[in-house]
Amino acid sequence: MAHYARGSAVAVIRLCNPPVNALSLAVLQALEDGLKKADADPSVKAVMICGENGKFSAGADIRGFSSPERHGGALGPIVSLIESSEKPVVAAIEGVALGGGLEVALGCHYRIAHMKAQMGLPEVTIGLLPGAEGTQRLPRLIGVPAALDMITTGKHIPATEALKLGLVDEIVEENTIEAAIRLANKVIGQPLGPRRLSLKPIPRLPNMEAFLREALVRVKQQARGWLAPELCFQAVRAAAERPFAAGVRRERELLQVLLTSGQARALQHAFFAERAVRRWAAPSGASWSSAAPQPVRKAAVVGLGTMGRGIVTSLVKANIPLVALEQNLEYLNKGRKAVMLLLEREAMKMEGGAQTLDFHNPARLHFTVDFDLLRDVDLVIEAVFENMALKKEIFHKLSKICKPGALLCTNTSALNIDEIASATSCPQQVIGTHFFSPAHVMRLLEIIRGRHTSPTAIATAMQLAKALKKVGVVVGNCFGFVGNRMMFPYVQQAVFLLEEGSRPEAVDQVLEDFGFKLGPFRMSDLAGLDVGWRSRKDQGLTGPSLPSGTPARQRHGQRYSPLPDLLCEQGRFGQKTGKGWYQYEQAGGRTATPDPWLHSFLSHYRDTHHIKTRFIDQEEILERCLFSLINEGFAILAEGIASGPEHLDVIYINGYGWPKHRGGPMFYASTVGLPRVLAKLQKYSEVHPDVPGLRPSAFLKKLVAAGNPPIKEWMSYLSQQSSKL
Ligand SMILES: CCCCCCC[C@H](O)CC(=O)SCCNC(=O)CCNC(=O)[C@H](O)C(C)(C)COP(=O)([O-])OP(=O)([O-])OC[C@H]1O[C@@H](n2cnc3c(N)ncnc32)[C@H](O)[C@@H]1OP(=O)([O-])[O-]
Repeated sequence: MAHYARGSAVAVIRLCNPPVNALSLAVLQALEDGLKKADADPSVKAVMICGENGKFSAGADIRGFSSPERHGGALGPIVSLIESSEKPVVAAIEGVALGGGLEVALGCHYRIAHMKAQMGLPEVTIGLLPGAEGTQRLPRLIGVPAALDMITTGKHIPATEALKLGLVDEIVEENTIEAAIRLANKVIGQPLGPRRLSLKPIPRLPNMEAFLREALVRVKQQARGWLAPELCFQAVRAAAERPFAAGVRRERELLQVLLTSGQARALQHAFFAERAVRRWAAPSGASWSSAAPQPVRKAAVVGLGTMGRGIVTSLVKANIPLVALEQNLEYLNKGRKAVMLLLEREAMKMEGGAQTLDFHNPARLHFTVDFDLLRDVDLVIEAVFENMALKKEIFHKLSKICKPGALLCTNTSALNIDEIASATSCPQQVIGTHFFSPAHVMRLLEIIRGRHTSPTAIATAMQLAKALKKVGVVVGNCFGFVGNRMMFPYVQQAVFLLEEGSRPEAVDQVLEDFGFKLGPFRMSDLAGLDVGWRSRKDQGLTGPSLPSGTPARQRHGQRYSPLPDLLCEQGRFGQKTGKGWYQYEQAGGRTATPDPWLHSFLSHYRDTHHIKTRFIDQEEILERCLFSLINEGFAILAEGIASGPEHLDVIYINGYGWPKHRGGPMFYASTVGLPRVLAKLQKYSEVHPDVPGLRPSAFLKKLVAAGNPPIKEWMSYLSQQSSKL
């Protein structure tokens, strides 16, 4: 709704739709009514538009885009109505003015914002474009380059930057509403023509044509199959090249393309999925709504290897006082140097720099080898080497030293949380926090609850994720948890495809064309092939503990490829050694080039094992890799390791480079259609009966038998008892 009130000469229209004043049909109707009332009332000389509860508006109601009447369409005419008003209209921007919210403000003749307000046109991030004439008004106000940047990236900008760009007329530290009313009174009677953005000419650039050409190349490069940035670009180009009305027509045409592209639905699914995972639930009945987090006033990180350094950086950025611990002075000094370098770089990116981060102050960040300094911390994150015996030793020590109630987190990508917790006297305080490398950059935090983990511990870990500006996803305890467990069959298929005749660059190309930032082989080279090798040796799948006489390409009666082990035996660990599935310019190099050595090695390998090579087409590469990953996802859901498909989607988008415009693996499966996924898995499984990853999960079969229900209904087909969360 929007509340209309008349003060002296200024009528106030307050957008009201908690929590973010989204522009639903009812709000738009009330806004229109308010404008008409103000227009008809001769005692009203000016209008001020603001939002309830300190927020202007977060834009059109995203939920409405999937409804048949798509109310967002009503917004453009209302923005025009505001602009054409004969009485000055002032926008008072507090909190956020995003998307359609900012478009409403652009229709106003004056904009005044609070210092702390944020503005942006984030439609691109949900697969759309600012379709209420925003692509036409913004470039007229702030120029094509700045508008293009805002519209194609969707970034939010602070009020201070908005002022510099000319997006707002004034910013205030105190009461924005009062300041806006003052401004409205002041401008009564002044000519409105120059304030109507649709009448303004586009600020010219000396080299507009060349600028647009280069900008398009940049936008396309960054989009990697994501349609909206390029269509946003086209809409802004229309503003630069056509009169306002023709530009608006073009904006509408382009919006229609996006609305029907499927990508908008996928991105909106991702938007709501990210919010849904905050509402975690455990089988005990505890949930986000009943469990309260403990405050974290001081934390500690144990281990300053690659992961520990990133985690320390992340905590310092979140302003959490911290003790960073290593086992000896040599490692401590090495770790400290690396952390300082990371923090210096982060500080340079921030306004206020090193002062904001304050990492030179030992009261904020203290490096030590003394475990005793962990006595008063509220939370410890252990980030040592992936070795069960070592982790158990550390947790035993922690449970003796730390104060009662301190949360003990382990950063592990696969190890059993319950076993680690068994080394302590407080298993209820032990929880897995799986960070992704680089930990100060990657948004995902997989939070693994063990059998005994308390609801308070989960709530605290989720709160920590929020403080670190990460997306926390609570999952159950199993080998590889959710992300890596789904990754195993995907990478396994990629390697099998090499055995059967493909090449790393062919497999990577298909998955990168699909939208992954890196295909499986480039990714393995980056992560280091030795990591998986060590884990396979620990599992007895390769190395000295493998019983003699084990067939080279079989383990426990299932197909196994020794290819990655053979590369490691040759010292090919990936980027770090300059050779892996690709070759690099040097050890630590980043540019992957196909390696003729590897090609002849593969031929030799196939000959040795009498494998008949065949041509493998792109469809088979894509389906075998993705459908085996998705299949594992269905098994994870059936076992109750994750509480819904959106959890898996959020994990893949934020931790594994899954293209967001495809909505996550489970959403993608729903768009392909579960009957097709099942049929393909059945087909591949018949050809490869010794590959369990291709055998369709019982849950997938159940959903197909139930008539391929929509993704929202999937979980209702599972019985409650199966939950291991
Ligand atoms: C024919 C069609 C014509 C189309 C014309 C185009 C018009 C226009 O250009 C299109 C738009 O405006 S597109 C819109 C462009 N705008 C955007 O893309 C902005 C999207 N929103 C955001 O970026 C963030 O929510 C904020 C930064 C606003 C707040 O962040 P925070 O403080 O961390 O809070 P939080 O947890 O994130 O949100 C709280 C609750 O509000 C919910 N909700 C939020 N916005 C919503 C919306 N627009 N709608 C509905 N709901 C929305 C959110 O789901 C959550 O609900 P839950 O049930 O509690 O889970």
